[in-house]
Amino acid sequence: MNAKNDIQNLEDIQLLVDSFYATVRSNDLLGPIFNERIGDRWAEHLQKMYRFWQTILLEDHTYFGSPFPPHAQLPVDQIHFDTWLQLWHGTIDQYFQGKKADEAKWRGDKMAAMFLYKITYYRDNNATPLV
Ligand code: HEM
Repeated sequence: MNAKNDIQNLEDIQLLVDSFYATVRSNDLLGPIFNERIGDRWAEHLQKMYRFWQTILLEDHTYFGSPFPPHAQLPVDQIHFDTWLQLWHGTIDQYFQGKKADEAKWRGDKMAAMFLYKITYYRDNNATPLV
């Protein structure tokens, strides 16, 4: 089999994001959590996630949101983030290899750890995040 290419442009980001969320939606643990919140707004969510990863990986600043707040109250734990990361790494490895592919995995790891830390902190302290 030929060597895979790195993530290079918006089309690559779209392929990655579409494939990842298709897997997420059919995952027994994560699917229901996403589907319940996103409902019929999947097209909008995917567009937002293209912009998020485009901003991080291609340095094309199209995402202006705050990533954490929608996660603050989710019923999730270590096992959910482990599963999220397993699917994220798996999808990246399926299509790409290279510096950007490695960075996508690294960023995912860091964001997942940060989200889990904040979610657990707010839950344990019975507090609500301000931002
Ligand atoms: C257990 C893991 C995760 C779950 C269940 C989860 C779930 C969700 C849900 C339900 C939304 C809100 C969609 C909406 O109502 O519009 C969302 C948004 C988002 N998620 Fe996650 N997520 C997870 C992990 C992550 C990770 C690790 C990242 C970053 C690498 C991430 C990045 C984002 C971003 C950027 C948004 C859009 C925020 C905005 O509205 O601007 N998520 N996620």
